[in-house]
Amino acid sequence: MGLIRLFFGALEGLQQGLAYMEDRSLHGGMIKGKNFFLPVVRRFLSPPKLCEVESLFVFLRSLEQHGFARNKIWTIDENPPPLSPNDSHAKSFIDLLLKPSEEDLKCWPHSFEFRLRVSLAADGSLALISRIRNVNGKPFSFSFAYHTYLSVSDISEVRIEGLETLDYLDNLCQKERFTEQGDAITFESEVDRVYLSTPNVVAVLDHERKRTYVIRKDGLPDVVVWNPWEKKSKSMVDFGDDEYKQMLCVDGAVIEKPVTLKPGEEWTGRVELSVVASTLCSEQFDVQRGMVF
Ligand SMILES: O=P(O)(O)OC[C@H]1O[C@H](O)[C@H](O)[C@@H](O)[C@@H]1O
Repeated sequence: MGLIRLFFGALEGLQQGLAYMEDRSLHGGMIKGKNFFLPVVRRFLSPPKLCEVESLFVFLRSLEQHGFARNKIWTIDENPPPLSPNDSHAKSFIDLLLKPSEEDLKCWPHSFEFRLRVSLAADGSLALISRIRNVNGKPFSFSFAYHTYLSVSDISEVRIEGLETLDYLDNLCQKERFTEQGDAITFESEVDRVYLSTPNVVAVLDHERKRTYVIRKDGLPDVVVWNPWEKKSKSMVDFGDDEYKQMLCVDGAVIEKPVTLKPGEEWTGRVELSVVASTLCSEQFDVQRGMVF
């Protein structure tokens, strides 16, 4: 756990107004009592409580569900490259690196470097920027998703805006393709879907708390929406029976069309999570225009 503590400890020292309150092994396939890895189930409190994020996982096809990246030990880059103009709002950041070990290469024989930059802005918004590079060797393909768990007051009071009328693959129906109706998405049973070709801004409105998560993304055309609901929650060993009521995963992802990198090429996928009062929401983003941050 030392690496993660150090990682968040560093951010905590730099970032005022945002406190990381506790480790959380609520869900996070990665924790699951095994050797941990990077991301990280964390509760972000800022008064008011912002969000609960289990970040990132990469799934590289033909491997364990959601791939191996989340189960590895990452290192901290002590001399990271500076912030780019795109990230100039960030106040503090840290870069984590994942490179394959000899053992990893036996399972997935591709030479890659994965750099995850986690940055925080003064207003508490959190950006996760992943860069995956084909260092050398043959082309390879992968799919990717951030596994962002949003803390909600009551799943029955939440709706997602920005995914209306889109096609999705339903993981509960053998990935069959359906088209979403015109209304915002609400929840009354288990949902496990991959929305395709989504806009770069999606909003999760929490009526009870009168606040909205604004998810801005780039390089991540798909969005996974997941809530296990009651029955599945009970069958998951690392998930409390009732925890489905206060969470919702809305994950920026690349799933339908995996990324292929030739030698020397690099891919970037970024997501920024921020919270605004619901009354401000419509002034903050425009789903139709699909802002890129
Ligand atoms: O328990 P995990 O391996 O973290 O996965 C939890 C869930 O993550 C995603 O959202 C998938 O779409 C689900 O099918 C999966 O059950």
